[in-house]
Amino acid sequence: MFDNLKEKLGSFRSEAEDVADEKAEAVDDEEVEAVDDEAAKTEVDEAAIADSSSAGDTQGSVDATSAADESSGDETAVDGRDSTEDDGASGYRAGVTTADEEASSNSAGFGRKAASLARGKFVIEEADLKGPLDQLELALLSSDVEVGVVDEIVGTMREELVGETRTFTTSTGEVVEDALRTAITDVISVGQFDVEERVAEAEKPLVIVFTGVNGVGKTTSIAKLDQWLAERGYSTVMANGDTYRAGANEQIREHAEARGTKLISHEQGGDPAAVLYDAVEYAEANGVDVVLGDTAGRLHTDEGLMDQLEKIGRVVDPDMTLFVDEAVAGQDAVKRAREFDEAVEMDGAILTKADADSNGGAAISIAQVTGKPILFLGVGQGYDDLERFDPDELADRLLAEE
Ligand SMILES: Nc1nc2c(ncn2[C@@H]2O[C@H](COP(=O)(O)OP(=O)(O)OP(=O)(O)O)[C@@H](O)[C@H]2O)c(=O)[nH]1
Repeated sequence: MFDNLKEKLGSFRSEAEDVADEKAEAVDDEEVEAVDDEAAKTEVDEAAIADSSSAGDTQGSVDATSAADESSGDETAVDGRDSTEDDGASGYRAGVTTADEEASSNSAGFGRKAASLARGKFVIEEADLKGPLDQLELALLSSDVEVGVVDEIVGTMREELVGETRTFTTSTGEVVEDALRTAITDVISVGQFDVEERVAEAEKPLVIVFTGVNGVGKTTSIAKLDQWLAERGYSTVMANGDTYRAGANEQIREHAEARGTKLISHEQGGDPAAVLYDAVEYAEANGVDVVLGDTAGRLHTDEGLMDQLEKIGRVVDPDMTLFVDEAVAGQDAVKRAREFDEAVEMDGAILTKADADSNGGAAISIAQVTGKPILFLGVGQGYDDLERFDPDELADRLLAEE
């Protein structure tokens, strides 16, 4: 699932990490020089103290005592600066307070360690990242991510990485990974809600209507959701609101029988709103928790069919309208999601055939473009091939090292 995208994100990461590493090393070297200077200075000071103390004059002894006090009492003595002074180098000074580090305070090794691990502050300029960010932009576009969403992700990456970075002690690899995780999670988690909680809290029967174009997996998704709900203890009834297509009744009946779920259907050519109405009445009369209403596959431009959908809305006032489309349709799925949402407001989406999609563009784009979340991913033809869409999990998956 989404393998191409994952691979492209991996290439971007290594390029961006290389840039960050180069910058970090450059700053490291400056830090080492600065720390070495300080260390050399301290060495000279201490030598001077030792000299004056061995000279045996009273004043020299006093000086030596106060210097010794200072070096044991003031942990910042190694760089001779006030420990309370906050000039951005406090991380460095915190790093020199341990006994081990004090012991090696005269060595360049100490300086490098303190500077790179504790201070770890460097600046990446926009120009440094131009190459990697251009590469990221292309990678996302070629993975069918919608252009506005690409801008959003690249913009977040720029914000996270360019300029003076936060002081951190993690590796540059982690910094780039964190930025990418933030950028991706920001766009895919738009509008997310806990669908299980929503079902639990809803007044019953809860009516869910499924819309979308032909053949994308609406009916299969209804059967999958039927199972998902049953596993959580909810009773269901299916309703075939696709009175348009010949064979639609047989198709959904097969699923209903396989699932052992009651199906309400009318003759082909009947009024879909009437089918849904009957299903809601059945649910009310029989204490059924959820009505799952199929509808005919349609384009948002099919006026007659869109009117039907609007009538279903008026007659049964669904609690949830779910837009179903296939991940493999990429940008087309994103465009249709936007158009359907404008025509009949949807509450969320189910993205089917994610198992067959290596690009991931629709999965990344739909929430940001519509403001409505992807709630489930269809990941196969079996009834249990339905995954709750979890933005954090998807980001983890996309960023996982092989
Ligand atoms: N690989 C894979 N195939 C799926 C998935 N979901 C549905 N399918 C397959 O897609 C095909 C079409 O699914 P349907 O459920 O009939 O699609 P539909 O949208 O109801 O189609 P119409 O009723 O013609 O509008 C079937 O062969 C399903 O098995 C999925 O998540 N992964």
